[in-house]
This record gives sequence, structure tokens and C-alpha cells, in this order.
Amino acid sequence: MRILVAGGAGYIGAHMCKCLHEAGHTVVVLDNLATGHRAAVKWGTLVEASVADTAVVLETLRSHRIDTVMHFAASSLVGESMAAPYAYYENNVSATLRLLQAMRASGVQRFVFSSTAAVYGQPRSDVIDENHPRDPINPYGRSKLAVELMLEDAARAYGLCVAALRYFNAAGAEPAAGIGESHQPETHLIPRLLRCAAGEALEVQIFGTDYPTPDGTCIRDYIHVTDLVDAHLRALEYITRQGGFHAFNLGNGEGYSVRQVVKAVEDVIGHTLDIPVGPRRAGDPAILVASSRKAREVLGWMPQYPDIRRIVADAWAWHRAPAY
Ligand SMILES: NC(=O)c1ccc[n+]([C@@H]2O[C@H](COP(=O)([O-])OP(=O)(O)OC[C@H]3O[C@@H](n4cnc5c(N)ncnc54)[C@H](O)[C@@H]3O)[C@@H](O)[C@H]2O)c1
Ligand SMILES: O=c1ccn([C@@H]2O[C@H](COP(=O)(O)OP(=O)(O)O[C@H]3O[C@H](CO)[C@@H](O)[C@H](O)[C@H]3O)[C@@H](O)[C@H]2O)c(=O)[nH]1
Repeated sequence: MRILVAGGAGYIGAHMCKCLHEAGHTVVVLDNLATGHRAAVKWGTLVEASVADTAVVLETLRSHRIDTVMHFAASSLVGESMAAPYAYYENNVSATLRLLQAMRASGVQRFVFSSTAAVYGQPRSDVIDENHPRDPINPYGRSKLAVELMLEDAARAYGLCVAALRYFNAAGAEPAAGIGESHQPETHLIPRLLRCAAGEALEVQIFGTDYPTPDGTCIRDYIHVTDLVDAHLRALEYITRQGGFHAFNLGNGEGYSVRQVVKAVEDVIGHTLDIPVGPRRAGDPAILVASSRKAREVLGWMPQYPDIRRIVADAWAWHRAPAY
């Protein structure tokens, strides 16, 4: 296929480009480099523009004869979305609508969308499956839900083939390929701990130890970025065969507490870290763990790197010598 990867200069998008290239697809990256990196674009041409720039998108779809769009481009910081909701609706909803309209005008009928566990809001069950009510609690999650709803309508009205992939916590890297996670600012737990271990002056705290969990810290489901992008490839094949709108949760189905993650990091780097305890971070649910049974059964997906130490070790190899 000839695939436009919107947001392909970002963390997950760059890993997707490598995976698509290895599977024999042609990759074109569309990215405005708002949070992405030119050096991360290694498996296809870069078109430097926003997905909201309809003229450039139309021309790119036409000149590269694109037949599929994978859409990673978004603003994705929960805290920032609370302070600046319009910016989130603008970049995540309005810009995505423009991209979808350009696709429709060009006859591009396949769309793989980066959704998020944040669409579920406060979990009402220990393990979250795709039928869990979608009730996001911040503008970031709401903006992703708005796009999901738009995509459901587009599948019905225009026959768009859609996979909405709801990621839990993406982590890890493919340092041997020269790609990894590099955000400024970095808010995610694992890269923050590792950048601190690599000597960066970062104040890392454990956000809250009074949650209703065995050790009092929040539990999350960390999924290796390599496994995450593999699921995208399978989802693309699936929607190509089936048509329609399909949502899949992507996680390992196993939760690790913040303290367990700190311990895994200490094991990997070979020494202890002195991480102070701080207050809770607003908006953090105590536990977020995926049921990815649907992805396993329907897509035949089986994560290859579920071990938290392996996820951390690959991220550590990147952070010791980041290429960008
Ligand atoms: N990292 C996670 O744990 C996680 C979890 C759930 C969902 N997601 C979603 O996955 C996607 C990728 O996340 P990431 O961690 O790789 O983020 P990232 O910030 O590293 O990558 C996003 C990329 O999109 C680009 N971009 C942003 N707005 C754009 C626009 N209007 N036009 C063109 N390019 C634009 C950025 O420059 C960047 O390269 C996002 O949609 C995010 O919401 C991520
Ligand atoms: O310095 C830090 C950073 C994080 N945490 C905690 O570590 C856990 C994981 O946090 P983080 O890595 O920031 O990820 P999440 O906030 O869980 O969010 C990620 O995972 C969600 C789905 O689970 C996605 O919706 C989001 O887009 C994605 O950023 C949370 O309990 C945080 O409170 C700390 O204790 N200290």
C-alpha cells in the first residue's frame, strides 16, 4: 500500500514508519514538527506541513497516489489540554476533520487512528474492554472521543474503513534503528526516570502513594512501542478485508504500579534511584489496565515484549545515547 503517516516524525509514528517499510509498504510522512523530529523520518519522504493545510494534503495524497492514512498527529498532554482546551479541539478535532475531508475528496478510504485509553475516563471495572462506556474526563480524551464519533459516522455515511486503536501506555524504543522517545517537555514516567538516570537535571516524583492499590501508587498497562505498531499493521489488513469502523484496545493486560516501574528501572540501570514522593497529579485514575482480548482474537495480535524489564531496557538503550 501507499501510506501517508501523519505524525510520522513523532515517537510512535516513527516506529510505525519502520514497521510499514519492513512490511513492504511505501511511506510518506506528513508532520509539522510541532513535537516531532526531522531525524526520526528515515523510512519515507517528509512533507513538512500540518494535517489542517488542505492544499498541501490534497497535493500529497494526489502526487504520492496515497491509498491509506495512518493518523498519529495530535497534541497529547492531558495537563496542557485542561489549560488550553481550544488548542486541543483545534489540533485534534478540527485538523482531523480537514484531513478526513481531503481524503474524501481524493477517494482515500482507509484510516487508522491513534485513539487512547483516555476515552474511557474513570474506569468502572478492573480491566477495560472496548464496551466500557466512553466518558473522558479531560479535553484531550474528549477530543479523541469526538474524532472516534466522527469516524463512526464517516464509516456509515461514506464507507470509510476505520481502525480506532486505543493505546494504553506506550513505552520502549527501537534504539538499534536510531529511534526512540524524545519529548520536550517529557511527562511520561519511564522516560522521565531514565533521563534522570542518564544525568539530566529532572525532578522526578512519585505522584501519590494513597491510591487504593497494593502499594498505594497508580497502576498502568505499559505496552512496547514495537508491539503497538505491529497491531496497527494487523488492524490495517483487517479493515481492508472487512470495511466498517472497528475499535481495539492495545495493552498487555497486566498492570504495574509506579513503584514497580521504579524498581524495574533500578534493575535495568543497575543502581537505586532516590525518587521522592509527591502529591497526586490531577486527573490520574488509580488503575488503567486493558483487556486486549479483542485484538488478540480478531487480529491475531500477540505482544512479543510484554516484560516490563525488556520495555525499560530498550528505552534505556535509547536514552543513554539518543539520536535526537
Ligand atoms: N504515547 C502514548 O503513550 C500515547 C497513548 C495514547 C495515545 N497516544 C496517541 O498516539 C499518537 C502519537 O503519540 P506520540 O507519543 O508519538 O506523540 P508525539 O508528540 O511524539 O507525535 C505526534 C507527532 O504529530 C506531529 N503533529 C502534531 N500536530 C500536527 C499537525 N497538526 N499536523 C502535522 N503533524 C502534527 C508532531 O510534530 C509529532 O511528530 C497521538 O495521537 C497520541 O494522542 C499516545
Ligand atoms: O514524573 C512522573 C510521571 C508520571 N507518574 C505517574 O506514572 C503513571 C504513568 O504516567 P504517564 O507516563 O504520564 O502516563 P499516563 O498519564 O498514564 O498517560 C499515558 O497513557 C494514557 C493511557 O493509559 C494515554 O491516554 C496518555 O495519552 C498517555 O500519555 C501515572 O500514574 C503518573 O501519575 C509519576 O508518578 N511521576
